[in-house]
Amino acid sequence: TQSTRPQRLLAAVHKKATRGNPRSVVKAIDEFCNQNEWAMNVGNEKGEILDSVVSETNPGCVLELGTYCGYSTVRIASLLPPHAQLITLEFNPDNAAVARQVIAWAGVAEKVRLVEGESGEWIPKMKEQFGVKTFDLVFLDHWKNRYLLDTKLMEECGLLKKGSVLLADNVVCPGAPDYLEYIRNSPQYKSQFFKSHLEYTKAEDGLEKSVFLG
Ligand SMILES: O=C(NC/C=C/[C@H]1O[C@@H](n2cnc(C(F)(F)F)c2)[C@H](O)[C@@H]1O)c1cc([N+](=O)[O-])cc(O)c1O
Ligand SMILES: [Mg+2]
Repeated sequence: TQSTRPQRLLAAVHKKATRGNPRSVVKAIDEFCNQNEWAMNVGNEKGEILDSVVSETNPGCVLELGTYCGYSTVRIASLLPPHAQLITLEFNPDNAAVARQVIAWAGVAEKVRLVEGESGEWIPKMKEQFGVKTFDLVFLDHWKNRYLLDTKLMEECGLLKKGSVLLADNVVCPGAPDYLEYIRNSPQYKSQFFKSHLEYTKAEDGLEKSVFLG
């Protein structure tokens, strides 16, 4: 039977990356996507911006919306301080199965909680199910037409506190216009655009960093 792209990406990780070395996993995926098959990982150029935001935020509790194959999950987890936790939501069980193995191979599994399901169901359960108080950092990289809905849901569920950082991928390509319009015009956020390029291409893209003002 035919393999899927995530399965071929995982095979490249097993073949090229060193078990327990998160940077080698990131490098193996980027090489696979540059040389073999494009895939919708945040990539290295935007990934370095993600790394800098994670490092400066020094978060104790992180939410990622959209695990996909676990590329950004591994980037974030490898930069977390001890005892910090990353909860990552993935809707597609096949993608989740690949991501679990990428995360395990990178050796960051103890910092990561991969939850299978949809944001509308799980965001309201974060406090009761995982003992989350608020998120210090949220990385939005799931369906672009859900960014705004889920941001409002996180506000309503009291999951953001003064200083919480939202970092959204793809605000240019494919774009999240309703999210951008809301977040840039809301008095409750201070936003900053980081111009970059769509992963593994020359197309324009960028990340939007927004700090919740409470
Ligand atoms: O569509 C893109 N990303 C969509 C990403 C979608 C991924 O997020 C999961 N998800 C859905 N809901 C949840 C949650 F969290 F709600 F449970 C998680 C989906 O199952 C999928 O694995 C995309 C597209 C391009 N591109 O160039 O077309 C480039 C990119 O960087 C992209 O991220
Ligand atoms: Mg993306």
